[in-house]
Amino acid sequence: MDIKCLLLDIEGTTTSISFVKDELFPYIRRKLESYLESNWDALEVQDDVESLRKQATEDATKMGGVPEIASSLETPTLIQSSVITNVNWNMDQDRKMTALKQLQGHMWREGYSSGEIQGHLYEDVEEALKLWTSSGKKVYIYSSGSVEAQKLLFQHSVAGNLLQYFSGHFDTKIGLKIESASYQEISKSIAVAPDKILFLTDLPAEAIAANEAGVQVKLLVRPGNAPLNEETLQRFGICHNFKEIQLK
Ligand SMILES: CSCCC(=O)C(=O)COP(=O)(O)O
Ligand SMILES: [Mg+2]
Repeated sequence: MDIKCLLLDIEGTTTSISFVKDELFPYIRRKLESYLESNWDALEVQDDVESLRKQATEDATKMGGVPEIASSLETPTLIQSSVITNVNWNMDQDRKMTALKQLQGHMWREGYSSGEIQGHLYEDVEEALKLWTSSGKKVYIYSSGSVEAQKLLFQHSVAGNLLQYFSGHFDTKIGLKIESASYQEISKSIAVAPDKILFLTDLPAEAIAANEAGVQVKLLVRPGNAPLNEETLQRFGICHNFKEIQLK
């Protein structure tokens, strides 16, 4: 494959889905109440709550059942309780919204630095990052997890701090991963033509969006990933690990 850079998804690609679902997300549910209580006056927390509030108000015009966040004029206890209901509801739907992902990234900071969480990476990831970067390829991350959450995962990973291998990080601030415009924006931002980018992901909807933007794609079949249907298998190449990826 003649490519200049790699664009990597995280969950289901570099990292197991079970790490995200069984460790990262439960951490948020477990700690949210005490995190809000202890950090309530921090500007970062107030910004996160405001972003969630705006998102909830916007969502309420488009769909039913979205738990709204109490007005900033209410008591902290009441607002915090509405934030907990809202965050749990959004996590139940596994929504990839920026406001939720920002808050999660801020909360995981403490979990990673205390050692309570360590970022999972498949065994082949570190070796591939070394090989690709030493042969002149640039490697970028594009994940629905916030840029801060991405950096924490690779900084505190089971293979140590791997941040040095990345030339940049993208999250949903550039657009959703299921929209082809996001890949065009990334291509512009890194000044690499779409057909010289190889995007690795586990999700067909992301593969289709990237492909529509002219980006090359391979789908990862990792343990625990959702099975791929025949149409997807016909359309995209698959690989089981990064060692199978041959680059020129
Ligand atoms: C890297 S942050 C933790 C994972 C996460 O919240 C997420 O949404 C991962 O989505 P991806 O786009 O990497 O599949
Ligand atoms: Mg993924």
